[in-house]
Amino acid sequence: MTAQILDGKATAAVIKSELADRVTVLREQGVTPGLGTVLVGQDPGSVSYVRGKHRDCAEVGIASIREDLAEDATQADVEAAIDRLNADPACTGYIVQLPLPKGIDTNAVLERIDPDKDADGLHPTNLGRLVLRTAEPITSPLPCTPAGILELLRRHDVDLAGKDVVVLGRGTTVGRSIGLLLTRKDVNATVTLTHTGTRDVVAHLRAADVVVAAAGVPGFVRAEHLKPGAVVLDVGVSRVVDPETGKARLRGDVDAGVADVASWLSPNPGGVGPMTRAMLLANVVDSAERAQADASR
Ligand SMILES: Nc1nc2c(c(=O)[nH]1)N[C@@H](CN(C=O)c1ccc(C(=O)N[C@@H](CCC(=O)O)C(=O)O)cc1)CN2
Repeated sequence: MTAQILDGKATAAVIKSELADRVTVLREQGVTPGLGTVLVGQDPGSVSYVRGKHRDCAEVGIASIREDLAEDATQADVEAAIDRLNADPACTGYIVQLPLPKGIDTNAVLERIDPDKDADGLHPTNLGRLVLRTAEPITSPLPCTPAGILELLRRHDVDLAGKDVVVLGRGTTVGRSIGLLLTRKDVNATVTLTHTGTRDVVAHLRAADVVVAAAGVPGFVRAEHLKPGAVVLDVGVSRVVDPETGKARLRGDVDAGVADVASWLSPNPGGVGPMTRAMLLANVVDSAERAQADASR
């Protein structure tokens, strides 16, 4: 078996073009959505992700606002940047790039974001809405990577109803929230969240219909761990040094051999990453449309 590709790059391009049309309508109504970013320090990965977010904004007509802070920024500096974005009418939604440097209290920062401007869907109010609404439509922002995974599967007609999904990793941006989305009544998957304290991860993998690999361990998921025909989403990203060239390169959680046993596989790069970016834009456009609808009531 050779897995079919869950093409995040192509799917994100389609979504971006749909969003560009919606932004045109908003602009005709006098509303320009604006994405703000808070970047603390110069971690090369974070710098590049934030740059990508602003490039995406330009592509679809969303305005950009940047708060770039030094590596030695204090908690008060970060919170002041948040307060500026909360108060700025040009900023309709914003994100704080994670991870934050050591010494910054991430939860306190996330909780200070105005929930109506939370473009990452990581404010406790928005995560709480996801907890409470099992069947009702969700009109608040969803965490971008979980929403991107769901959208990627939907747009490739991969049905999750009744499927056993195993998630590797309990991080803030993926593992802790994806189960809330996949167990909603309109998806109806069964989700097991595994982590570094799980006794036998491989036993869980062997039973899974769908694997969401977000552990950040390069090549962790191998063909022999999987049920033939499993659907595999490679989310984890690690920087590894290539012993031949001595150069650092990005590597996902999924070994290349998995393509021989999986029915569907998201490549990394080119799978979930571009969908994460597209869902961020979707959150910004959704919230600008909601604000516009409220204003014209
Ligand atoms: N505030 C947030 N911080 C972080 C998030 C997040 O959703 N919100 N997720 C990740 C980083 N991230 C976005 O911020 C992100 C990671 C990867 C990609 C992506 O498109 N990757 C490409 C490959 C990139 C490359 O080659 O350098 C791909 O997968 O094709 C986009 C966004 C942690 N922090």
